[in-house]
Amino acid sequence: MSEAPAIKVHNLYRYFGQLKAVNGISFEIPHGSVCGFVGANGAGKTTTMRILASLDYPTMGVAEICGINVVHHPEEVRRLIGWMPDHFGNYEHMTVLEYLDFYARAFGYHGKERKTRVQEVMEFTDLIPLADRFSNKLSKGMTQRLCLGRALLHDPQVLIMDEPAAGLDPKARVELKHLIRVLAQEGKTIFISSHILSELGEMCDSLLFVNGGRIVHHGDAETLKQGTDSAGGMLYDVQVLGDPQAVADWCVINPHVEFLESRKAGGRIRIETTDPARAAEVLARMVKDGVKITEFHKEQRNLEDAFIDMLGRIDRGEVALPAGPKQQQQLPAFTPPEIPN
Ligand SMILES: Nc1ncnc2c1ncn2[C@@H]1O[C@H](COP(=O)(O)OP(=O)(O)OP(=O)(O)O)[C@@H](O)[C@H]1O
Repeated sequence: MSEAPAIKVHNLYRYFGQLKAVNGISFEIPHGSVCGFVGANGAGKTTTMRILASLDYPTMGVAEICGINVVHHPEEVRRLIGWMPDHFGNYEHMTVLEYLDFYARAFGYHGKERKTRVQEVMEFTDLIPLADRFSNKLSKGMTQRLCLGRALLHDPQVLIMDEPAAGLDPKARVELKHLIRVLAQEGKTIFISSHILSELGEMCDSLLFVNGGRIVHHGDAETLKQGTDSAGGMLYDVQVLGDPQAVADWCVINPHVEFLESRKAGGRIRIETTDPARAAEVLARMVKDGVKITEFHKEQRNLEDAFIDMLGRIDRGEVALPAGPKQQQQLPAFTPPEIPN
């Protein structure tokens, strides 16, 4: 396995005229990890993914798959990646089996090996019962499984999936999530965009938030879900035996702890730190001072709230983003790819 990360993007820009679809993003995704790509409509996800899939050229910057530059060596990159676009066309009057067989030929498989490969992919994506169905007459969930099957035919190391769960019903989403988990367990690197943040949180090792063509956060879902507020404090729910007012009274005389609101059997407090050791100290002090605590737990936010909170912090200038370009970059001369004879 190569030393280079599975995916590396460095100072990547893609302008469409005046529109800065991708505006200087950098990130790395290690081998064997699942990374969720999150952002509002028009944030630049598809554009970034298309560049990584060697289907578009960056205005400036570097994009690499396993250390191979996508602009300079698109053919090599295509051997390494499986690409699942957000919309994909299939052919009329072609069955599922014919469709996969056609692509297996295109990937250079012959004879018995081709048959075996198509069979393996159909088994994995549960398409065997649909082998003789016309590929343009499938449900959305079946179509996505076919698209995934096509992307897996050449056993790629890296999978780039643009909104694979869009439009799927809950059952089809669960099935897709299961397939993604199995692929991740096999050691594939998966870069997946979605608007369904809660689902991404469950299956991704890291989440990459993009907004207005810029990366605004790259970290694990658990950290984001921890109840850390925008000013860097932690929120706790404290429940007590006896008079719930005891929590509020205790906070008044203790610095760095703020009482936020009463709850049925206690209250919600804010501790002015993100260090869990300080929370343990607060708990110990409360117990020592005779507050009869029955529950003391950190609030978890859902990922949607975390994302909205992040955008708010950016608007308020509380999060430092990497400096953008001083002036609009000029598009370099467009070099069309070579078409083999
Ligand atoms: N070929 C193009 N020509 C002009 N503008 C484009 C082109 N492709 C994308 N854009 C614009 O670039 C911006 C980023 O688009 P992109 O599709 O990358 O966003 P996205 O994050 O994938 O959005 P969505 O979640 O809606 O799919 C949008 O404003 C879009 O209109």
